[in-house]
Amino acid sequence: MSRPVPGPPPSRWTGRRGNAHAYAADPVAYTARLHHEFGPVSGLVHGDRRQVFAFGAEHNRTVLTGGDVFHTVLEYAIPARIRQARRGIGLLNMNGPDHRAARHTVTPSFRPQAMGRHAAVIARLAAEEVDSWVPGRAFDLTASMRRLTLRIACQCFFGVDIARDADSIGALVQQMLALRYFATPIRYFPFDLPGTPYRRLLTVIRRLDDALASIVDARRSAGEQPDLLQSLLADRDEQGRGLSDDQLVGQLTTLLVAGHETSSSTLSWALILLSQHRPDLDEVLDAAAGRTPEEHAGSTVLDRILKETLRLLPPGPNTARITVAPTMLGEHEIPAWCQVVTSKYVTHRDPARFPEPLRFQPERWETASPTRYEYLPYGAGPHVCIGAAFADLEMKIVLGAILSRHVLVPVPGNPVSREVGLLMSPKGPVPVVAHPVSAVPSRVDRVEGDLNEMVDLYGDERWRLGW
Ligand code: HEM
Repeated sequence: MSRPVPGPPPSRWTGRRGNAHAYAADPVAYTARLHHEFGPVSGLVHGDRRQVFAFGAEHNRTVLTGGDVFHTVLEYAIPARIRQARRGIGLLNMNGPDHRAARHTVTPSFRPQAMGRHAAVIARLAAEEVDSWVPGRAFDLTASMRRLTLRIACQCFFGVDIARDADSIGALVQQMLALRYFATPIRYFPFDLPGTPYRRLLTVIRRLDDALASIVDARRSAGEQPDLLQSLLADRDEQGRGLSDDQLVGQLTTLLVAGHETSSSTLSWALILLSQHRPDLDEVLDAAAGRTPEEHAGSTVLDRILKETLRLLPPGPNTARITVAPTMLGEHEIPAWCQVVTSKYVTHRDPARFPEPLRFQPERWETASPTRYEYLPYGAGPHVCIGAAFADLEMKIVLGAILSRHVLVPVPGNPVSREVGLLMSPKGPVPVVAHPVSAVPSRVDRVEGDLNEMVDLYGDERWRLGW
């Protein structure tokens, strides 16, 4: 016997759309509120089974591993005209056998054995970025980390140095993430007219596709290089056909978006969190001093910092799927074509698994051993992050490169808050000043902003989205 799905009432004036709008405006706050008020399963609206939120490890397992029933949303949610405008689609837009086949092609480039050759490139590009900072002069941390991770991704995956174009390609990715496919004006006013967000999204998609197509063009005519793009170029199906340029561009766009914004946000958050936790910072400075990139990659201290950052501030706080057949979630019957949202943000704050869940405590990772559904910054199931080993290597080498030379301190008076679109990142700009490790300031100002809603930085009692 199915129980009705609990949830908040429809918005007073705008009904269900009002709730959808509130969710889109701040997915983290809305999701946390649903969890706090309605428990493990909640509707966007009371009794509504078109969009349901399922919290906790068991639901994560059901939804994320049940690929036959729970499909990725992107395949269905992208408006048809945007789909046609795009040259091709990537792994996150695919399901079933097509997804398995495409993933099979990409996987070898991401096996841990294939990672070793990237360490030197990552270290070189990180050193160049750090060299560009002038000690004592403020710069935007989020822009710097984005530029660096974008250059790393393009060099390691596609064999091209986009030093000159990093900012323009990065800006296109940012604009695409900001103008989400699901944003209300795009969903409800999908007309290609001057000045509309829909037109802006189409323009950004075309420009980004063109930028990537020119990379593919350049590489088709250049010699072979042992990288991801080469394995995609060489891929053949049973009839001996290779991927078309459009299919290649589709895969590359996903790899680029999934593969640089995630690590750049995590690096920015980690550096901000460290600036506010002096004992952890001192431990990292000790661990990083005078080490090689390979030693940074193997550092357990850096490992714990990143794990704790990804626990508190996962770049993908929510993961949605769409049911393609009726199913059950606990005691609730869920119809076909229901959007089911799982939340890492909520799961990672379970006090039974992570005591004092809102505190940044890297040392908890000396003993914590959550299951793969209790701690899942890289997801789980068929769409689990293909770049996890790469991201881990990249982030440790970059953090090591930075913290062996500088400590970054946020400039007072600039709130640190979240920006949540498809991904969650610090809302830019985040001005920081680099201090040489030999002259770390003895006192650092507290940061303001809604980071304080998500993390208990200073051990003070206050309402934090339900915790
Ligand atoms: C901090 C770094 C990263 C985090 C937290 C992260 C997180 C995730 C998560 C949660 C998913 C699953 C999404 C879903 O289930 O809908 C995912 C998928 C994916 N990630 Fe990552 N990611 C990171 C870095 C990277 C990097 C460096 C790459 C490099 C290419 C990458 C490429 C991908 C791709 C292609 C997918 C789609 C896989 C598929 O659909 O089969 N990610 N990532």
